[in-house]
Amino acid sequence: MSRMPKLPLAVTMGEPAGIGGDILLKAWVEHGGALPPFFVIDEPARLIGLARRLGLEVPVREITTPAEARDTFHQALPVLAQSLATSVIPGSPDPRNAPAVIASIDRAVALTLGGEAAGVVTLPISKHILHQGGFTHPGHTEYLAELAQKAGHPAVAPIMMLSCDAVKVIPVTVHLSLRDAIVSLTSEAIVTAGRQVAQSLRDFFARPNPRLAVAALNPHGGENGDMGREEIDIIAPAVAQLQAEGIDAFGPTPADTLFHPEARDGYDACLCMYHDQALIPIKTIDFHHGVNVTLGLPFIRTSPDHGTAFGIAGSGKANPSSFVAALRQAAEMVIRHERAVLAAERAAAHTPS
Ligand SMILES: NC(=O)C1=CN([C@@H]2O[C@H](COP(=O)(O)OP(=O)(O)OC[C@H]3O[C@@H](n4cnc5c(N)ncnc54)[C@H](O)[C@@H]3O)[C@@H](O)[C@H]2O)C=CC1
Ligand SMILES: NCC(=O)COP(=O)(O)O
Repeated sequence: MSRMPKLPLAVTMGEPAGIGGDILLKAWVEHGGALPPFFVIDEPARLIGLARRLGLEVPVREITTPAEARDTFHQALPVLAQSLATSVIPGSPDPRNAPAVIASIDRAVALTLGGEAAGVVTLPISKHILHQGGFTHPGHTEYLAELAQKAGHPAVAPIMMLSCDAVKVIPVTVHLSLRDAIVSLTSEAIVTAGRQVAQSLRDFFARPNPRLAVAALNPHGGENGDMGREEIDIIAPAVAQLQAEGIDAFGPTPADTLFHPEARDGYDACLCMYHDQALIPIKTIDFHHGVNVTLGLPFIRTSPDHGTAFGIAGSGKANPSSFVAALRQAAEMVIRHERAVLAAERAAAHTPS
């Protein structure tokens, strides 16, 4: 990437007993100069200890404002200090650290909305550990939307999209049991997701005329109602609505034949009806370069596609590529947004009042 955002990206701590710190340190060592500058909100001492454990030479420098990060980044890893309640054992999460994990997310969002950071890149949290610590949200996606709403953006409807070069997938229902996902599926949710995805593909992914595939829910697309009516009652009307709005959408299409290479050539993004229908294909096709992007927020947020991987935390085995892709994706989205704002300002300046 030749151009970099004007401001640094804010990276959250994630679950400190997971692989977040490992991939953060590895990314800085392996790609430092080629990465968009960022700072992390974490406890400096624990990152120093983790670097030592992993045998990585990472000078950690505590900063007090994001503005210091850009100059610091190429010599040392800039860290905005967030203290933890108790010491971290890789692979053994402790809910007492949940408030620090949440505070790191809160601060990253506040700094981004406050114009001090370019966007938010989150490291993986353990939803279960945060829930034990009192967190009531299913995941980042929903929590980030609530933070945006509290900050004065009431209409925020977050949409999860996972993206790699080969495919983009959107789970229309997200963090629900499969039973609840099926019951809660509505035409409105599909249309809302389709509209947001089409707009975001135009704004951030250079797809001026995005083509959206819409997956069926049931085997064989419901076999004309013999194997379920959701296609007839819910999904087809949503596709028709999207088409009526000028969006190039097609479906419902049986999901089992939507993800082979020739099928993927036929669309820019695929709306899927539940979490695993979307995430199994992308994680199978390109686990190490998938990026989770939250669309519809008033700020840019990306994340690696994987989780905390407790089994390999602190071992040096974690692959940082998805995190690196998340940083690059966030930076690219920030730059596209900056260009669009500039173009709009120029257009306004040339419009007679
Ligand atoms: N954005 C986020 O905060 C996310 C958080 N999670 C959370 O992560 C926790 C664990 O979830 P799992 O389903 O076990 O998925 P996981 O992604 O943590 O692990 C699945 C498998 O992939 C491996 N793996 C994951 N990332 C890797 C990497 N960078 N390099 C090498 N191997 C890697 C793990 O060792 C494990 O074998 C859950 O609590 C879940 O909620 C899961 C996905 C996203
Ligand atoms: N499987 C994706 C995932 O769980 C990420 O959720 P979020 O924390 O980004 O909302």
